[in-house]
Amino acid sequence: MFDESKFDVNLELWALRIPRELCKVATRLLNGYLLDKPRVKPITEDPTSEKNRYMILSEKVQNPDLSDIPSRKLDELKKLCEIGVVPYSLTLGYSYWSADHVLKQILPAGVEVPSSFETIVKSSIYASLLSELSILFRSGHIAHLNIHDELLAYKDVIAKVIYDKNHPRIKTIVNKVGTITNEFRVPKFEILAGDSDMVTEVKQYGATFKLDYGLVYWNSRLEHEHIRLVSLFQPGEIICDMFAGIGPFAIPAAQKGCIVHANDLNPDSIHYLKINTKLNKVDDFVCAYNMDARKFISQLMGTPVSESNLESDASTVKSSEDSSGRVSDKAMADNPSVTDEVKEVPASFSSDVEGAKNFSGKGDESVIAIKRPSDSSLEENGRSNGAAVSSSCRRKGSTNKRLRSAELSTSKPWEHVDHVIMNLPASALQFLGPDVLGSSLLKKSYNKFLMFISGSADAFKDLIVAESALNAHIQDPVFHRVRDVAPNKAMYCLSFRLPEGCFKDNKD
Ligand SMILES: C[S@@+](CC[C@H](N)C(=O)[O-])C[C@H]1O[C@@H](n2cnc3c(N)ncnc32)[C@H](O)[C@@H]1O
Repeated sequence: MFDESKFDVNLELWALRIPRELCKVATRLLNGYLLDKPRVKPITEDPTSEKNRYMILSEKVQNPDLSDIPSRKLDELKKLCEIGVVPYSLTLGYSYWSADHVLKQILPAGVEVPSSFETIVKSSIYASLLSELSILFRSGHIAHLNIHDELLAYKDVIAKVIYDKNHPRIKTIVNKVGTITNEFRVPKFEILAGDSDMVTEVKQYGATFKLDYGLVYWNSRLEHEHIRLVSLFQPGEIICDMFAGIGPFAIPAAQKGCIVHANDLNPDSIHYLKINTKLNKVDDFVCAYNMDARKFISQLMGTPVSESNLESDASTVKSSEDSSGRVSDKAMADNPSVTDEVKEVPASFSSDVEGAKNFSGKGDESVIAIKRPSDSSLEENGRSNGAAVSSSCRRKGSTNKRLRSAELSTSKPWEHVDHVIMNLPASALQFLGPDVLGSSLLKKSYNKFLMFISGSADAFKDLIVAESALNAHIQDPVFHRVRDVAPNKAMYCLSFRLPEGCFKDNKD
Protein backbone atom coordinates (compact mmCIF):
# COMPACT_ATOMS: atom_id res chain seq x y z
CA MET A 1 0.00 0.00 0.00
CA PHE A 2 2.90 2.28 0.77
CA ASP A 3 6.58 1.85 1.36
CA GLU A 4 7.05 1.99 5.11
CA SER A 5 10.76 2.67 4.69
CA LYS A 6 9.99 6.12 3.34
CA PHE A 7 9.26 7.18 6.90
CA ASP A 8 12.76 6.19 8.05
CA VAL A 9 14.76 8.98 9.60
CA ASN A 10 18.44 8.19 10.17
CA LEU A 11 20.22 9.94 12.98
CA GLU A 12 24.02 9.91 13.11
CA LEU A 13 24.84 10.39 16.77
CA TRP A 14 27.60 9.85 19.28
CA ALA A 15 27.51 7.52 22.24
CA LEU A 16 29.70 7.18 25.34
CA ARG A 17 30.94 3.79 26.39
CA ILE A 18 30.50 3.75 30.18
CA PRO A 19 30.87 0.90 32.71
CA ARG A 20 27.36 -0.28 33.46
CA GLU A 21 27.58 0.34 37.22
CA LEU A 22 28.38 4.04 36.58
CA CYS A 23 25.49 4.69 34.22
CA LYS A 24 23.27 6.10 36.94
CA VAL A 25 25.79 8.73 38.04
CA ALA A 26 26.69 9.49 34.46
CA THR A 27 23.04 10.01 33.58
CA ARG A 28 22.81 12.68 36.26
CA LEU A 29 25.98 14.38 35.02
CA LEU A 30 24.88 14.29 31.39
CA ASN A 31 21.46 15.68 32.11
CA GLY A 32 20.38 17.66 29.04
CA TYR A 33 22.92 16.02 26.74
CA LEU A 34 21.48 12.53 26.40
CA LEU A 35 19.15 11.50 23.59
CA ASP A 36 15.65 12.60 24.47
CA LYS A 37 13.10 10.95 22.16
CA PRO A 38 9.77 9.44 23.19
CA ARG A 39 9.92 5.65 23.44
CA VAL A 40 13.70 5.50 22.78
CA LYS A 41 15.96 4.61 25.68
CA PRO A 42 19.18 6.64 25.76
CA ILE A 43 21.10 3.80 27.43
CA THR A 44 21.63 0.63 25.46
CA GLU A 45 23.82 -2.45 25.23
CA ASP A 46 27.45 -2.18 24.17
CA PRO A 47 27.73 -4.88 21.47
CA THR A 48 31.43 -5.33 22.22
CA SER A 49 31.30 -5.81 25.98
CA GLU A 50 28.79 -6.93 28.58
CA LYS A 51 30.52 -4.78 31.17
CA ASN A 52 29.67 -1.54 29.44
CA ARG A 53 26.67 0.38 28.21
CA TYR A 54 26.29 2.90 25.45
CA MET A 55 24.95 6.23 26.59
CA ILE A 56 23.51 7.84 23.46
CA LEU A 57 24.06 11.57 23.25
CA SER A 58 21.55 14.00 21.84
CA GLU A 59 21.79 15.59 18.39
CA LYS A 60 23.20 18.74 19.93
CA VAL A 61 26.46 16.90 20.65
CA GLN A 62 27.98 17.13 17.19
CA ASN A 63 31.68 16.54 17.80
CA PRO A 64 33.46 13.43 19.00
CA ASP A 65 35.69 15.62 21.19
CA LEU A 66 32.52 16.31 23.24
CA SER A 67 33.21 20.03 23.13
CA ASP A 68 29.46 20.63 23.05
CA ILE A 69 29.21 19.37 26.63
CA PRO A 70 30.29 21.86 29.34
CA SER A 71 33.85 21.07 30.48
CA ARG A 72 32.78 21.02 34.15
CA LYS A 73 30.47 18.09 33.44
CA LEU A 74 33.05 16.33 31.30
CA ASP A 75 35.73 16.70 33.97
CA GLU A 76 33.49 15.14 36.57
CA LEU A 77 32.69 12.31 34.19
CA LYS A 78 36.38 11.75 33.41
CA LYS A 79 37.10 11.49 37.16
CA LEU A 80 34.67 8.56 37.28
CA CYS A 81 36.10 6.51 34.46
CA GLU A 82 37.80 6.48 31.13
CA ILE A 83 35.32 7.57 28.50
CA GLY A 84 35.15 6.02 25.06
CA VAL A 85 33.29 7.93 22.34
CA VAL A 86 31.75 5.84 19.54
CA PRO A 87 29.59 6.77 16.54
CA TYR A 88 25.99 5.62 16.89
CA SER A 89 23.43 5.32 14.06
CA LEU A 90 19.79 5.32 14.96
CA THR A 91 16.91 4.79 12.51
CA LEU A 92 13.47 6.00 13.53
CA GLY A 93 11.17 4.00 11.28
CA TYR A 94 7.45 3.67 10.51
CA SER A 95 6.79 1.84 13.76
CA TYR A 96 8.28 4.72 15.72
CA TRP A 97 6.17 7.52 14.32
CA SER A 98 2.66 8.38 15.53
CA ALA A 99 -0.34 8.01 13.25
CA ASP A 100 -0.60 11.78 13.18
CA HIS A 101 2.98 12.16 11.96
CA VAL A 102 2.62 9.46 9.29
CA LEU A 103 -0.71 10.74 7.97
CA LYS A 104 0.52 14.29 7.74
CA GLN A 105 3.17 13.01 5.35
CA ILE A 106 0.82 10.86 3.31
CA LEU A 107 -2.11 13.19 2.85
CA PRO A 108 -1.64 15.90 0.26
CA ALA A 109 -0.53 19.25 1.52
CA GLY A 110 -3.29 21.78 1.38
CA VAL A 111 -6.08 19.24 1.46
CA GLU A 112 -9.09 20.81 3.07
CA VAL A 113 -9.23 18.89 6.32
CA PRO A 114 -12.52 19.69 8.00
CA SER A 115 -12.29 20.57 11.63
CA SER A 116 -14.02 18.12 13.89
CA PHE A 117 -17.21 19.05 15.65
CA GLU A 118 -17.66 15.65 17.17
CA THR A 119 -16.63 14.69 20.61
CA ILE A 120 -13.85 12.19 20.33
CA VAL A 121 -13.77 9.36 22.82
CA LYS A 122 -12.19 10.60 26.03
CA SER A 123 -9.42 8.07 26.20
CA SER A 124 -8.51 9.31 22.78
CA ILE A 125 -6.05 7.18 20.98
CA TYR A 126 -5.94 9.59 18.13
CA ALA A 127 -3.80 12.60 17.57
CA SER A 128 -5.04 15.95 16.38
CA LEU A 129 -5.02 15.25 12.68
CA LEU A 130 -7.12 12.15 13.18
CA SER A 131 -9.72 14.10 15.02
CA GLU A 132 -9.79 16.47 12.09
CA LEU A 133 -10.49 13.53 9.86
CA SER A 134 -13.58 13.16 11.98
CA ILE A 135 -12.84 9.84 13.52
CA LEU A 136 -15.95 9.57 15.52
CA PHE A 137 -15.26 7.07 18.19
CA ARG A 138 -13.98 3.75 19.28
CA SER A 139 -16.50 1.08 20.12
CA GLY A 140 -14.85 -1.85 21.78
CA HIS A 141 -12.34 -3.18 19.28
CA ILE A 142 -13.86 -1.20 16.41
CA ALA A 143 -12.66 2.23 15.28
CA HIS A 144 -15.39 4.04 13.43
CA LEU A 145 -14.22 6.60 10.90
CA ASN A 146 -16.29 9.10 9.06
CA ILE A 147 -13.98 10.03 6.23
CA HIS A 148 -15.01 13.08 4.30
CA ASP A 149 -15.35 13.03 0.53
CA GLU A 150 -12.11 14.84 -0.19
CA LEU A 151 -10.14 12.22 1.71
CA LEU A 152 -11.97 9.15 0.43
CA ALA A 153 -9.19 8.41 -2.03
CA TYR A 154 -6.93 7.89 0.98
CA LYS A 155 -9.33 5.83 3.06
CA ASP A 156 -7.32 2.59 2.86
CA VAL A 157 -4.10 4.30 3.78
CA ILE A 158 -5.74 6.12 6.66
CA ALA A 159 -7.25 2.87 7.90
CA LYS A 160 -3.94 1.01 7.63
CA VAL A 161 -2.12 3.64 9.64
CA ILE A 162 -4.76 3.73 12.36
CA TYR A 163 -4.85 -0.05 12.45
CA ASP A 164 -1.04 -0.41 12.60
CA LYS A 165 -0.76 2.18 15.32
CA ASN A 166 -3.52 0.83 17.54
CA HIS A 167 -3.48 -2.91 17.05
CA PRO A 168 -4.26 -5.07 19.04
CA ARG A 169 -6.51 -2.70 20.97
CA ILE A 170 -8.26 -1.90 17.71
CA LYS A 171 -8.97 -4.93 15.53
CA THR A 172 -11.39 -3.52 12.98
CA ILE A 173 -11.53 -0.20 11.17
CA VAL A 174 -14.82 0.78 9.58
CA ASN A 175 -15.97 3.78 7.62
CA LYS A 176 -19.54 4.99 7.58
CA VAL A 177 -21.02 4.93 4.09
CA GLY A 178 -23.83 7.26 3.07
CA THR A 179 -26.45 8.61 5.41
CA ILE A 180 -28.63 6.61 7.74
CA THR A 181 -31.98 5.95 6.14
CA ASN A 182 -33.28 2.85 7.92
CA GLU A 183 -35.66 3.08 10.83
CA PHE A 184 -33.31 1.14 13.12
CA ARG A 185 -30.87 4.04 12.83
CA VAL A 186 -28.01 1.70 11.99
CA PRO A 187 -25.35 3.16 9.68
CA LYS A 188 -23.91 1.20 6.79
CA PHE A 189 -20.23 0.49 7.22
CA GLU A 190 -17.45 -0.62 4.95
CA ILE A 191 -14.65 -2.50 6.61
CA LEU A 192 -11.36 -0.86 5.74
CA ALA A 193 -8.90 -2.85 7.84
CA GLY A 194 -8.75 -5.76 10.24
CA ASP A 195 -11.23 -8.54 10.74
CA SER A 196 -14.86 -8.28 9.82
CA ASP A 197 -16.24 -9.26 13.21
CA MET A 198 -18.58 -6.47 14.23
CA VAL A 199 -19.63 -8.05 17.51
CA THR A 200 -17.93 -6.16 20.26
CA GLU A 201 -18.21 -5.15 23.89
CA VAL A 202 -18.19 -1.67 25.28
CA LYS A 203 -18.24 -0.39 28.81
CA GLN A 204 -20.16 2.59 30.07
CA TYR A 205 -20.27 3.67 33.70
CA GLY A 206 -19.36 0.16 34.84
CA ALA A 207 -21.95 -1.64 32.73
CA THR A 208 -20.95 -3.93 29.88
CA PHE A 209 -22.76 -3.82 26.56
CA LYS A 210 -22.39 -6.48 23.93
CA LEU A 211 -23.54 -5.50 20.46
CA ASP A 212 -23.17 -6.12 16.78
CA TYR A 213 -22.09 -2.75 15.51
CA GLY A 214 -23.36 -3.58 12.04
CA LEU A 215 -26.86 -4.48 13.22
CA VAL A 216 -27.86 -2.22 16.08
CA TYR A 217 -27.76 1.43 17.01
CA TRP A 218 -24.91 2.42 19.26
CA ASN A 219 -23.38 5.79 19.94
CA SER A 220 -20.65 6.15 22.52
CA ARG A 221 -21.04 9.90 22.44
CA LEU A 222 -24.35 9.56 24.27
CA GLU A 223 -22.67 8.20 27.38
CA HIS A 224 -23.07 11.43 29.27
CA GLU A 225 -26.75 11.64 28.36
CA HIS A 226 -27.31 8.05 29.46
CA ILE A 227 -25.73 8.80 32.82
CA ARG A 228 -27.54 12.11 33.17
CA LEU A 229 -31.00 10.69 32.73
CA VAL A 230 -30.40 7.67 34.91
CA SER A 231 -29.06 9.93 37.66
CA LEU A 232 -32.53 11.49 37.81
CA PHE A 233 -34.23 8.20 38.58
CA GLN A 234 -34.87 6.77 42.03
CA PRO A 235 -34.57 3.12 43.00
CA GLY A 236 -37.92 1.42 42.63
CA GLU A 237 -39.24 3.80 39.99
CA ILE A 238 -40.85 2.42 36.87
CA ILE A 239 -39.21 3.43 33.64
CA CYS A 240 -40.64 3.02 30.20
CA ASP A 241 -38.00 3.21 27.46
CA MET A 242 -39.79 3.35 24.14
CA PHE A 243 -36.70 3.24 21.91
CA ALA A 244 -34.36 1.31 24.13
CA GLY A 245 -31.73 0.03 21.69
CA ILE A 246 -29.40 -2.41 23.41
CA GLY A 247 -30.12 -0.88 26.81
CA PRO A 248 -27.83 2.06 27.65
CA PHE A 249 -30.62 3.69 29.65
CA ALA A 250 -32.41 0.51 30.71
CA ILE A 251 -29.46 -1.34 32.16
CA PRO A 252 -27.98 1.36 34.40
CA ALA A 253 -31.52 2.25 35.50
CA ALA A 254 -32.10 -1.37 36.44
CA GLN A 255 -28.72 -1.47 38.18
CA LYS A 256 -29.99 1.41 40.26
CA GLY A 257 -33.02 -0.62 41.28
CA CYS A 258 -35.54 0.78 38.80
CA ILE A 259 -37.98 -1.45 37.00
CA VAL A 260 -37.66 -0.98 33.29
CA HIS A 261 -39.98 -1.76 30.41
CA ALA A 262 -37.69 -1.50 27.42
CA ASN A 263 -38.86 -1.67 23.85
CA ASP A 264 -37.23 -1.49 20.44
CA LEU A 265 -38.44 -2.23 16.95
CA ASN A 266 -35.14 -3.76 15.91
CA PRO A 267 -35.12 -7.47 16.82
CA ASP A 268 -31.32 -7.43 16.92
CA SER A 269 -31.36 -4.64 19.48
CA ILE A 270 -33.71 -6.63 21.67
CA HIS A 271 -31.55 -9.71 21.20
CA TYR A 272 -28.56 -7.81 22.56
CA LEU A 273 -30.62 -6.00 25.19
CA LYS A 274 -31.51 -9.37 26.63
CA ILE A 275 -27.92 -10.54 26.51
CA ASN A 276 -26.88 -7.33 28.24
CA THR A 277 -29.42 -7.58 31.02
CA LYS A 278 -27.99 -11.00 31.78
CA LEU A 279 -24.39 -9.86 31.43
CA ASN A 280 -25.06 -7.12 33.95
CA LYS A 281 -27.22 -9.32 36.16
CA VAL A 282 -30.31 -7.13 35.92
CA ASP A 283 -32.53 -9.46 33.92
CA ASP A 284 -34.98 -9.54 36.82
CA PHE A 285 -35.51 -5.82 36.49
CA VAL A 286 -35.93 -5.37 32.77
CA CYS A 287 -38.80 -6.52 30.62
CA ALA A 288 -37.97 -6.35 26.92
CA TYR A 289 -40.42 -5.82 24.08
CA ASN A 290 -39.90 -5.92 20.36
CA MET A 291 -42.54 -3.89 18.58
CA ASP A 292 -43.41 -0.51 17.21
CA ALA A 293 -43.37 2.04 20.02
CA ARG A 294 -46.96 3.09 19.30
CA LYS A 295 -48.22 -0.40 19.90
CA PHE A 296 -45.88 -0.86 22.84
CA ILE A 297 -46.99 2.20 24.76
CA SER A 298 -50.67 1.80 24.13
CA GLN A 299 -50.59 -1.88 25.06
CA LEU A 300 -48.36 -1.36 28.06
CA MET A 301 -50.54 1.38 29.41
CA GLY A 302 -53.83 0.03 28.22
CA THR A 303 -56.20 -0.75 31.05
CA PRO A 304 -56.38 -4.44 31.75
CA VAL A 305 -60.00 -5.52 31.84
CA SER A 306 -59.42 -7.24 35.15
CA GLU A 307 -56.47 -8.37 37.21
CA SER A 308 -57.22 -11.92 36.16
CA ASN A 309 -56.34 -11.27 32.54
CA LEU A 310 -53.17 -9.30 33.18
CA GLU A 311 -51.04 -12.11 32.02
CA SER A 312 -52.75 -12.42 28.70
CA ASP A 313 -52.58 -8.67 28.20
CA ALA A 314 -48.97 -8.64 29.13
CA SER A 315 -48.06 -11.47 26.85
CA THR A 316 -49.07 -9.40 23.87
CA VAL A 317 -46.48 -6.80 24.71
CA LYS A 318 -43.66 -9.09 25.60
CA SER A 319 -40.87 -9.74 23.21
CA SER A 320 -41.83 -11.75 20.19
CA GLU A 321 -38.87 -13.93 21.07
CA ASP A 322 -40.66 -15.25 24.08
CA SER A 323 -39.60 -18.81 23.44
CA SER A 324 -35.94 -17.86 23.42
CA GLY A 325 -36.67 -16.17 26.71
CA ARG A 326 -38.12 -12.76 27.25
CA VAL A 327 -35.92 -10.84 29.60
CA SER A 328 -37.76 -11.81 32.71
CA ASP A 329 -39.85 -14.89 32.70
CA LYS A 330 -41.27 -13.66 35.94
CA ALA A 331 -42.38 -10.41 34.45
CA MET A 332 -46.04 -9.73 34.94
CA ALA A 333 -46.58 -13.06 36.62
CA ASP A 334 -49.33 -12.92 39.17
CA ASN A 335 -47.95 -12.98 42.68
CA PRO A 336 -50.55 -11.61 45.08
CA SER A 337 -48.55 -12.00 48.25
CA VAL A 338 -45.68 -9.96 46.93
CA THR A 339 -48.03 -7.37 45.49
CA ASP A 340 -49.69 -6.91 48.84
CA GLU A 341 -46.43 -6.54 50.61
CA VAL A 342 -45.12 -3.97 48.22
CA LYS A 343 -48.33 -1.99 48.21
CA GLU A 344 -47.94 -1.36 51.92
CA VAL A 345 -44.74 0.55 51.40
CA PRO A 346 -45.46 4.27 51.59
CA ALA A 347 -44.68 6.24 48.49
CA SER A 348 -41.90 8.72 48.85
CA PHE A 349 -40.51 11.07 46.30
CA SER A 350 -37.11 11.88 47.63
CA SER A 351 -35.46 14.12 45.14
CA ASP A 352 -32.00 14.39 46.53
CA VAL A 353 -30.71 12.89 43.33
CA GLU A 354 -27.40 13.98 41.99
CA GLY A 355 -28.92 14.73 38.64
CA ALA A 356 -31.73 16.80 40.00
CA LYS A 357 -29.45 19.78 39.74
CA ASN A 358 -29.06 19.17 36.06
CA PHE A 359 -32.72 18.70 35.68
CA SER A 360 -33.48 22.06 37.19
CA GLY A 361 -30.82 23.58 35.05
CA LYS A 362 -28.91 24.98 37.98
CA GLY A 363 -25.19 24.85 37.52
CA ASP A 364 -25.44 23.18 34.14
CA GLU A 365 -24.85 25.38 31.15
CA SER A 366 -26.30 22.82 28.82
CA VAL A 367 -29.71 23.00 30.44
CA ILE A 368 -31.96 25.68 29.10
CA ALA A 369 -35.17 26.27 30.94
CA ILE A 370 -37.73 27.80 28.65
CA LYS A 371 -39.43 30.17 31.05
CA ARG A 372 -42.94 31.44 30.79
CA PRO A 373 -44.44 33.75 33.41
CA SER A 374 -46.38 31.10 35.26
CA ASP A 375 -43.66 28.47 35.13
CA SER A 376 -41.81 27.25 38.16
CA SER A 377 -38.66 25.23 37.83
CA LEU A 378 -39.02 21.68 36.77
CA GLU A 379 -37.25 20.45 39.84
CA GLU A 380 -39.75 22.24 42.07
CA ASN A 381 -42.51 20.87 39.95
CA GLY A 382 -41.10 17.40 40.41
CA ARG A 383 -41.03 17.78 44.15
CA SER A 384 -44.43 19.35 44.48
CA ASN A 385 -46.01 16.65 42.42
CA GLY A 386 -44.08 14.07 44.32
CA ALA A 387 -46.85 12.82 46.50
CA ALA A 388 -48.85 11.94 43.47
CA VAL A 389 -45.96 10.18 41.80
CA SER A 390 -46.17 7.00 43.73
CA SER A 391 -44.93 3.67 42.69
CA SER A 392 -46.35 0.37 43.73
CA CYS A 393 -42.80 -0.90 43.64
CA ARG A 394 -40.97 1.89 45.32
CA ARG A 395 -39.32 1.01 48.59
CA LYS A 396 -37.93 3.26 51.17
CA GLY A 397 -34.19 2.89 51.52
CA SER A 398 -33.86 0.39 48.73
CA THR A 399 -31.08 2.51 47.21
CA ASN A 400 -28.62 0.39 45.27
CA LYS A 401 -29.45 -2.93 46.79
CA ARG A 402 -30.71 -5.56 44.47
CA LEU A 403 -34.41 -5.93 44.83
CA ARG A 404 -36.04 -9.27 44.52
CA SER A 405 -36.95 -10.51 41.11
CA ALA A 406 -40.56 -10.29 42.19
CA GLU A 407 -40.28 -6.52 41.86
CA LEU A 408 -40.75 -6.72 38.14
CA SER A 409 -43.72 -8.96 38.54
CA THR A 410 -45.41 -6.39 40.73
CA SER A 411 -44.79 -3.57 38.29
CA LYS A 412 -48.08 -2.35 36.89
CA PRO A 413 -47.19 0.05 34.12
CA TRP A 414 -50.84 0.32 33.14
CA GLU A 415 -51.38 1.95 36.53
CA HIS A 416 -48.21 3.85 37.01
CA VAL A 417 -45.00 4.87 35.27
CA ASP A 418 -42.50 7.37 36.63
CA HIS A 419 -40.44 8.22 33.57
CA VAL A 420 -40.79 7.71 29.87
CA ILE A 421 -37.68 7.89 27.71
CA MET A 422 -38.01 8.56 24.01
CA ASN A 423 -34.61 8.68 22.39
CA LEU A 424 -35.45 8.89 18.73
CA PRO A 425 -34.26 12.32 17.67
CA ALA A 426 -36.45 14.19 15.25
CA SER A 427 -39.27 11.63 15.16
CA ALA A 428 -39.99 10.96 18.84
CA LEU A 429 -42.54 13.73 19.00
CA GLN A 430 -44.72 11.85 16.55
CA PHE A 431 -45.26 9.31 19.31
CA LEU A 432 -46.87 11.84 21.63
CA GLY A 433 -50.19 12.16 19.87
CA PRO A 434 -53.60 11.11 21.13
CA ASP A 435 -53.53 8.08 18.84
CA VAL A 436 -50.56 6.73 20.81
CA LEU A 437 -50.75 8.03 24.35
CA GLY A 438 -54.16 9.59 24.37
CA SER A 439 -56.65 6.82 24.74
CA SER A 440 -54.76 4.86 27.36
CA LEU A 441 -53.89 7.94 29.39
CA LEU A 442 -57.42 9.14 29.54
CA LYS A 443 -58.78 5.92 30.86
CA LYS A 444 -56.46 6.09 33.86
CA SER A 445 -55.35 9.14 35.74
CA TYR A 446 -52.04 8.76 34.13
CA ASN A 447 -50.73 12.21 33.75
CA LYS A 448 -47.88 12.49 36.19
CA PHE A 449 -44.87 10.95 34.60
CA LEU A 450 -41.83 12.75 33.35
CA MET A 451 -41.00 12.44 29.70
CA PHE A 452 -37.52 12.72 28.27
CA ILE A 453 -37.57 13.21 24.56
CA SER A 454 -34.56 13.60 22.32
CA GLY A 455 -35.56 16.44 20.15
CA SER A 456 -34.27 17.92 16.95
CA ALA A 457 -32.02 20.92 16.71
CA ASP A 458 -34.96 23.30 16.97
CA ALA A 459 -35.89 23.28 20.64
CA PHE A 460 -38.67 25.85 20.45
CA LYS A 461 -40.33 24.17 17.51
CA ASP A 462 -40.25 20.88 19.37
CA LEU A 463 -42.00 22.41 22.33
CA ILE A 464 -44.78 23.73 20.13
CA VAL A 465 -45.14 20.36 18.40
CA ALA A 466 -45.24 18.57 21.76
CA GLU A 467 -47.89 20.90 23.13
CA SER A 468 -49.98 20.56 20.04
CA ALA A 469 -49.70 16.75 20.16
CA LEU A 470 -50.72 16.72 23.80
CA ASN A 471 -53.26 19.46 23.31
CA ALA A 472 -52.04 21.02 26.54
CA HIS A 473 -49.68 23.62 27.88
CA ILE A 474 -46.39 22.14 29.06
CA GLN A 475 -45.25 23.64 32.34
CA ASP A 476 -41.57 24.11 33.01
CA PRO A 477 -40.14 22.46 29.94
CA VAL A 478 -36.41 21.90 30.20
CA PHE A 479 -34.13 21.59 27.23
CA HIS A 480 -30.86 19.90 27.89
CA ARG A 481 -28.22 20.27 25.22
CA VAL A 482 -27.13 16.71 24.54
CA ARG A 483 -24.42 17.23 21.97
CA ASP A 484 -23.48 19.15 18.88
CA VAL A 485 -24.41 17.29 15.73
CA ALA A 486 -23.00 19.88 13.36
CA PRO A 487 -21.43 23.29 13.72
CA ASN A 488 -24.09 25.56 15.25
CA LYS A 489 -26.54 22.68 15.46
CA ALA A 490 -27.20 20.92 18.73
CA MET A 491 -29.39 18.01 19.70
CA TYR A 492 -31.60 18.58 22.72
CA CYS A 493 -33.44 16.50 25.23
CA LEU A 494 -36.80 17.97 26.10
CA SER A 495 -38.04 17.02 29.57
CA PHE A 496 -41.39 17.79 31.06
CA ARG A 497 -44.00 16.40 33.35
CA LEU A 498 -46.99 15.25 31.38
CA PRO A 499 -49.54 18.02 31.82
CA GLU A 500 -52.75 17.51 33.72
CA GLY A 501 -55.63 17.33 31.35
CA CYS A 502 -53.72 16.67 28.20
CA PHE A 503 -55.78 15.30 25.32
CA LYS A 504 -58.75 16.87 27.09
CA ASP A 505 -60.48 17.67 23.82
CA ASN A 506 -60.21 14.03 22.88
CA LYS A 507 -62.13 12.89 25.93
CA ASP A 508 -65.08 10.77 25.16
C1 LIG B 1 -31.48 6.74 18.46
S1 LIG B 1 -31.69 5.05 18.79
C2 LIG B 1 -31.62 5.05 20.57
C3 LIG B 1 -31.28 3.75 21.19
C4 LIG B 1 -30.91 3.83 22.67
N1 LIG B 1 -31.94 4.48 23.44
C5 LIG B 1 -29.58 4.53 22.85
O1 LIG B 1 -29.54 5.59 23.49
O2 LIG B 1 -28.56 4.03 22.37
C6 LIG B 1 -33.35 4.83 18.41
C7 LIG B 1 -33.84 3.40 18.52
O3 LIG B 1 -35.25 3.40 18.20
C8 LIG B 1 -35.56 2.23 17.50
N2 LIG B 1 -36.78 2.52 16.75
C9 LIG B 1 -36.92 3.24 15.61
N3 LIG B 1 -38.22 3.33 15.26
C10 LIG B 1 -38.92 2.67 16.21
C11 LIG B 1 -40.31 2.43 16.41
N4 LIG B 1 -41.22 2.87 15.56
N5 LIG B 1 -40.67 1.73 17.50
C12 LIG B 1 -39.76 1.27 18.38
N6 LIG B 1 -38.43 1.45 18.23
C13 LIG B 1 -38.02 2.16 17.16
C14 LIG B 1 -34.34 1.94 16.65
O4 LIG B 1 -34.27 0.57 16.31
C15 LIG B 1 -33.20 2.41 17.57
O5 LIG B 1 -32.68 1.33 18.30
